[in-house]
Amino acid sequence: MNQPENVIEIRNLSKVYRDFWGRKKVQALKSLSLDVKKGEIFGLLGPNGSGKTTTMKLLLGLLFPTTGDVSMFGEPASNVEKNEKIGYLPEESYLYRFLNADETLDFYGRLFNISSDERKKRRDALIERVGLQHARKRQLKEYSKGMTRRIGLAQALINDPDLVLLDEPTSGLDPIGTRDMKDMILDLRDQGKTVVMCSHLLADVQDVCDRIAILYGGELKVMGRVDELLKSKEQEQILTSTLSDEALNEVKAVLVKHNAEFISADRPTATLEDLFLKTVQISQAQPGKRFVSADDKAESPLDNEEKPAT
Ligand SMILES: Nc1ncnc2c1ncn2[C@@H]1O[C@H](COP(=O)(O)OP(=O)(O)OP(=O)(O)O)[C@@H](O)[C@H]1O
Repeated sequence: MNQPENVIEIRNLSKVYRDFWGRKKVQALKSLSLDVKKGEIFGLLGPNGSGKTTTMKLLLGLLFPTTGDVSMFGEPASNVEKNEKIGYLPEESYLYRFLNADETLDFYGRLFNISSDERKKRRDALIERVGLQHARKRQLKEYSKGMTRRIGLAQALINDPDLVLLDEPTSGLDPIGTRDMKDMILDLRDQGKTVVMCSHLLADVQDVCDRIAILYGGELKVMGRVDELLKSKEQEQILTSTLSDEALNEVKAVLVKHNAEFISADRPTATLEDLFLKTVQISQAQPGKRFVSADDKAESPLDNEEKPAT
């Protein structure tokens, strides 16, 4: 089977912020290498100050790397033409507060030189998709945080981008808004688009992301498929409809016959939050330790988990 092509390739990327005199202030990224494949939802995680926004800005060409290379769609990230294929939802909205939703999308559509008919078509479809039909004529200054996130996403999609960069897409949203946003992100993947998202809301990341990277102090600490990283490798989980005591006893007998130990009928699973916190804990205790492999078969920090006392 053909491997999906890489939309983003980051190689040995470092970024040093310097002060006015050119003196080194902060090393925000240290030799970061990662790929994002076409059609996947990739999550970039890490504690505050770990380098996520710096990575996003380097992808957008808003910053230049100190060393290393970023290529997107096979072109250097410094090539501004590639931005026509990218949609970006920043963490803070930079939209014009005195425009309404229709005017906002029309304005951004013009910036991309989209024809009048096509602008109208895309505007109507996006406003419906993000659920703002009822508020399309209201100025954005009257919008709630959730409505602002929705129009922000519509704006990021007006150029029908192949790659969508989302900074904290679900922050500040209520549970319904969060679910809608997650569904919209999953829809983007269904349409064949590639999504890279930064978020501190780990349950949301776990729900939608195919692969993740965890940064700590500007270094890549964990990378791999979410399901692989969180999966227990020593235990099996079988989900069934409710079993009678008799059926459960029969199942236990079958397990004994196959030299398997019956552990529990309702075993808890790890969460991405467990993985994240464990990564931070290990990164503090063992700065050189990494769990990164190119073939997605990385050992997970959770494999080091001490077994709970029984
Ligand atoms: N313009 C700048 N000048 C100097 N240092 C900066 C600048 N921007 C970011 N930094 C520093 O670089 C490091 C990485 O910051 P960055 O904003 O990329 O982290 P982050 O992971 O996005 O954090 P958060 O989760 O808080 O948004 C931090 O130590 C930050 O203080």
